[in-house]
Amino acid sequence: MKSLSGAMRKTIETYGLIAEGDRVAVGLSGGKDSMALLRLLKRYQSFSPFKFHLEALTVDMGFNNFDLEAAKAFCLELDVPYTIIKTDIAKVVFEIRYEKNPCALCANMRRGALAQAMIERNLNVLALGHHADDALSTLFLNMLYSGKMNTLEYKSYLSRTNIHVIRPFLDASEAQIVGTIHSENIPVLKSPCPMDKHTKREEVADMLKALYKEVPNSRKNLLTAMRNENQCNLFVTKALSK
Ligand SMILES: Nc1ncnc2c1ncn2[C@@H]1O[C@H](COP(=O)(O)OP(=O)(O)OP(=O)(O)O)[C@@H](O)[C@H]1O
Repeated sequence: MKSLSGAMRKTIETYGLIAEGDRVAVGLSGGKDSMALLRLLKRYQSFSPFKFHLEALTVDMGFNNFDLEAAKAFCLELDVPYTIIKTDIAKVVFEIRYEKNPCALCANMRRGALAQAMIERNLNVLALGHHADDALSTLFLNMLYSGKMNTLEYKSYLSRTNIHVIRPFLDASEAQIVGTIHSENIPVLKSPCPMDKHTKREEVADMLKALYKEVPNSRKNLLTAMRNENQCNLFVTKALSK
């Protein structure tokens, strides 16, 4: 199996995720994926074929028990500039709006806060820690709950803010990230969110894990299916009208 670092490098270079002169911000939640991404992007910066600037941004949602000391220390150790964006998103979501679907509003507000901070700091690329297992969960989440065949993209452009969102771990597995966290002793922060481990996304991820145990090679085949545009045969009604 390719190393996490090798998989990330191949994804960045195959899909042109970073270009010369880019000013890249890692969205640092403190979770395992974004902490590993920051470490590997910092290392990649030293041998990458193009020069780019790297920073880390954390949106502090305003939960009382969110301790960011380990993230601060990690950025200091890596010599990566670090900004914490203070917000009251938790209060808005849980105390003012009593949202039935708190994750959607929270993610929306978080994106807004990140974009604002990026504009202020003249950063043009936002790197997120999503991996291949997130892409599979997202695909099933969208199919099961929204009737859409849609998943995460390697690179997308937010025209209103002129920001490119990139996902350098999209060809890597969650297991590879967990392995790197352990082998490189990367700190991971505890999520302060009351929804942590209780989301629909987690439910779908658990369902997929059960399926992988039940059906041999199913994870590998689902990953192939997700990328296999030539073998995609859906009920496209436009074709019928010809
Ligand atoms: N509070 C935050 N501040 C900055 N970026 C964030 C924050 N929360 C999430 N992100 C970014 O969005 C990505 C996806 O978010 P998600 O909520 O799935 O991550 P997570 O499970 O909290 O943590 P991680 O993906 O880092 O393990 C993260 O990998 C990270 O890059």
